[in-house]
Formats: sequence, structure tokens, C-alpha cells
Amino acid sequence: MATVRRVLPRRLVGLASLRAVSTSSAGTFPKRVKIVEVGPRDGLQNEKNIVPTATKIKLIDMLSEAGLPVVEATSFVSPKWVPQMADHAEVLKGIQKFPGINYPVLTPNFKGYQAAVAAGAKEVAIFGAASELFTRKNINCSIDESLQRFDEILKAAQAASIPVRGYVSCVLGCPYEGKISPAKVAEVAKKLYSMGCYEISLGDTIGVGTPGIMRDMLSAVMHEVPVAALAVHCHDTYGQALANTLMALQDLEAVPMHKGRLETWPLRT
Ligand SMILES: CC(C)(COP(=O)([O-])OP(=O)([O-])OC[C@H]1O[C@@H](n2cnc3c(N)ncnc32)[C@H](O)[C@@H]1OP(=O)([O-])[O-])[C@@H](O)C(=O)NCCC(=O)NCCSC(=O)C[C@@](C)(O)CC(=O)[O-]
Repeated sequence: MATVRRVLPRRLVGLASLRAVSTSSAGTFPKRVKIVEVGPRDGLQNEKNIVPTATKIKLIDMLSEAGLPVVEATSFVSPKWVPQMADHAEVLKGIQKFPGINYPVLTPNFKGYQAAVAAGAKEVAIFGAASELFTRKNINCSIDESLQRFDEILKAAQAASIPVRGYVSCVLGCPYEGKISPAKVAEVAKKLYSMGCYEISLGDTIGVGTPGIMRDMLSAVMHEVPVAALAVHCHDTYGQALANTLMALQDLEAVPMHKGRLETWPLRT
């Protein structure tokens, strides 16, 4: 599983990104995309059996050897909430840091940010949502409260020159609220971008999106956030991730993408 983002030439660094798409005959595809591999975090956080730390480290090292430009390594979340990520510091410290490859980690709050930095994180990701109920279930606060927490992280990260990526979950639907308005997604994405996230990843968290919904959502978000700062993250729960990815690439040309994963989102009750 991976995130794929279009890379504008000025943003292409070091090792060549995986080139997912070349120019199509219609000329409507971006020439390059950036793939952000999220399996070690988004995949392993759902495993019923906790994967041993050494296996995670080996996986991440192999993903690095495969040439991925970004491998999201783990998340500094509460082990009570997500025991699968409890070994975050050991994983981050244990992986080989390949030159030119970034290893961002998720940080839900300042405590997580501090622990991530102490473990050597050079990039972090904050994760909000366009759904109030999902935000409450996922990080135990309201959207407004989450933005206050993220602001604290962003201020500290800016002072330490640590880049921050921002996720917005439930952009094409929520397990608790159902439909989510594109305007709400655009509002949250704009806030995260204004606060200083260099890139906003738009997550179809439960894979309920379809290409038409994707198009409407992106159209709204692109009014508020520059397309060069956008990525999408498509879960393949209902087999729509590739179609949604294609829509974003084809129709919007410049929109970055996350390639989906095959598991369903773990709904906590
Ligand atoms: C945000 C919290 C921590 C709030 O959790 P909380 O229980 O409200 O936090 P709290 O501040 O009341 O603290 C409770 C306990 O947690 C500890 N704690 C507090 N913060 C941390 C921390 N950072 N790391 C470690 N421990 C922490 C804290 O120290 C305390 O420990 P105690 O005193 O009880 O022993 C919790 O809700 C949480 O960890 N949530 C994470 C949920 C998660 O990881 N979800 C999956 C990632 S999001 C995702 O996958 C979507 C995405 C990104 O892929 C995109 C898409 O698909 O849409």
C-alpha cells in the first residue's frame, strides 16, 4: 500500500520517485507521481496479530531498497488505542535510513510529536478528518480541538525545521456520518495547509468513494489548496481505489495520489 503523489519538477529530490504514470496519449496524466508507501503504518496498525518489531524493520528496509522515496514508518499514538504501533520508537530507531528517503511518522498530539522527535523523526504527519464523529472516535476530540493540537505540533515543528504532512480522513464518506460534503473537506484541508502542512493527503478512509464523488471533492479542495500540495489516499475496500486514482490522475491531471490498500478500515467502537 502506498501513497502516490504527483511530483512537480521542482519538488523532485534525490532518488527518482517511482514513476507510476507517464504521459498518456491524451496528454492528461502527470509525467511523474510520488509514491508514499504507508504499509508499515496503515497496514500493520490493523493486523490482529502484532507483527514483531524485527519484522517491521526488515519490511521497511526492503521497501527502502525497492526505491520508494517515502516510507511512512510508524505512528506515535497511544499504545492503549493502537497496540500494534506500541514499538514506534524501536522501529524508527532500528530501520536503516537510506539517503534521499523520508520516513515520516504519525503524531496525533504534542506528546506524540515529542516522542517522535526524540526517536529521531525527521518528518511527521498529523491526521485530522472532515467528520466530527470520526475525529472523536479516532483521536478523541472535536475537529476544532484537533486543529488546536495540530497547531501546537506545527509551531514546534517549524521551529525545528521538521516538515509536517497533513491527513484529512473521511473525504469521500464516513463510517459514522455517511456522506461528507466536499465543502467540509475543503475547509479542513485549507486549515491544515494554512497552518503550515506542506502537503495535504485526502483519505478515502473506508473506501466508499467512487470516481464521481472523488471528482466533486477534489474540485472543491483545489479551490482552497494548491494542487501541487495535494495527495490522495484511496482504500480499496470496495474495489474502487484504482478507479478513484485514475479519475484523480486523469481528470485533474496534477493531483497526487495515495494508492489504496486492501484491508478495510478498523472501526473502533
Ligand atoms: C490521540 C490519542 C492519543 C488521544 O487519546 P486520549 O485517551 O484522549 O489521550 P489522553 O491525552 O487523555 O491520554 C490518555 C493516555 O494516553 C497517553 N497518550 C496520549 N497521547 C499519547 C501519545 N501520542 N503516545 C503515547 N501515549 C499517549 C497519555 O499519556 C495517557 O496515558 P495514561 O496516563 O493513561 O497512562 C488517541 O486517541 C490515539 O492514540 N489515537 C490514535 C488513533 C490512530 O492511530 N488511528 C489510526 C491512524 S489515522 C488513519 O489511519 C487514517 C489515515 C491517516 O490512514 C488516513 C485515512 O485512511 O483516512
